[in-house]
This record gives sequence, C-alpha cells and structure tokens, in this order.
Amino acid sequence: MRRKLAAGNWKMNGSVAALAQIEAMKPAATDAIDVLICPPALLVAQAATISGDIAVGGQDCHANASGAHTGDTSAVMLKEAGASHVITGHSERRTDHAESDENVAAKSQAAWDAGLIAVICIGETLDEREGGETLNVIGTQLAGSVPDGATAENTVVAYEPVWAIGTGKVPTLDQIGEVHDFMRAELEKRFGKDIAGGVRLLYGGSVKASNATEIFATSNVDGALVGGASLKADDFVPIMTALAAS
Ligand SMILES: O=C[C@H](O)COP(=O)(O)O
Repeated sequence: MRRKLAAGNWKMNGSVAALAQIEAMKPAATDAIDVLICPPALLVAQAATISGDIAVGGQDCHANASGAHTGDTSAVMLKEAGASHVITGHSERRTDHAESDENVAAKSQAAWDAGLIAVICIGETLDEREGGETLNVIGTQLAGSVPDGATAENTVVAYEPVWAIGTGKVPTLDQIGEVHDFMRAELEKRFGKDIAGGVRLLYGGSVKASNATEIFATSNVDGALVGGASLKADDFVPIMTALAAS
C-alpha cells in the first residue's frame, strides 16, 4: 500500500520567520499521510530541527558529492543538514539551468547515494500538450530522468505540467489520470509490478484546497507537490487534510 505524500516546494521563498509556518502545520501531520516541506537550501538545517513529523527536503542537488562547483549544494550536504528528500528535475531547474534528463538522472543517483529520497519531476509544456505530444514527452522524461536503481523506497515521481505551475490552470481530471496511469504502466514495464506499484506518483501544478479532493481521488495520484499553496499553513493544512481523507 502506498503512503500518501503531501509535499511542499517553497522555491525561492521563505525566511527564518517563515519556519513558523512549519510549526503551524505540525498538528495536521498525522499518521495517515507523509508530509514533506522543501524550503530554500539555507533553511533546511533550521527547518529540520523544528519540523517534528514533517520531513524536510532540498529543492535540487549537484550530481557530485563535493568539489569545485561554486554555488552548488550536494546531496550529502543536504543529508547532513537533516534532509530526507530532494527534488530533482523541477521544470524551473530544467528551464533556468538547462538541466537535461541526463543531468536529472545523475542528480537523482547522487540523492540515492547520499541516502535521500529523490522526488523526480517531469511534465510537458503547453505546446507539447496542444501538439498531442504529452505521453511521448512524459515517456521520454521518465525513461531518461529515473536511473536504473529506482525502488519504492528511494523514488517519488511528480507529474507537473509546466503550463499548470503557478498559473491557476489545472489539467482535467481525465488528463491527470491518463498521465498517472501511463507513468505507472511505464514504470511497471521497466521495473516490474512490485517496484512500480510502490513508487508514489504526485501531481503538481496549481493545487489548492479547493481542487485537492478531486485531484486526490484521481487514478494513481498518491499526493501532491505544491508550490504557492505550501507557503502558508492556512493554505497547506487543508490540502494535507484532504489527502488524509482521500
Ligand atoms: O513544485 C511545485 C510546483 O511547481 C507547483 O507550483 P504551484 O503549486 O505554485 O503551481
């Protein structure tokens, strides 16, 4: 049975004062679900000391454990700071830093090597969606971004249509279900039924309290990767509650 996961990605938002939001989320982090908050890297260590049952993650890591990579953070460093997860391949990294599937796979492998769970993100652009290319793109990104050693324990896959991120636009439930069913089937072909059946598949892109319940009822959706609505406990707690009730 896959445990549901409510994950928050704070992106380049937040401050030491914002850690109070994690404190305010803690009472809603019940045994029914897993909860993860990924603050900016500088806040990971502090967040991990106060987060209680809420897991803390990074938003990116370098593919190497250490070395001459100015400005980068390694998975080993995140682990030492108290992180248990790291997001890899977010579309903002793919766009802003020209990250390829190959880069994402190397970062995901580095995450595993450091003992972190990789939350591997994939998703199509609006042009690709309108051009009927969605499943081709998802299949290619999934194959290229997830390394061979994926297990139910070390990997979470997040489907985040680029055009739905921060826009208020959300795919139809049929579209979400189609992609999630496809991802599950692709993982099964590659890793077998047991592993594929245990990997959590998250939906991300303009998730909020008002649409969470219907998204969580969609086929093969095991939770959400939430951006804007994870910054404040008042917005994120209702999403956590909807997931726990799903
Ligand atoms: O990682 C989170 C996603 O990019 C979704 O962001 P959003 O909930 O602000 O649309």
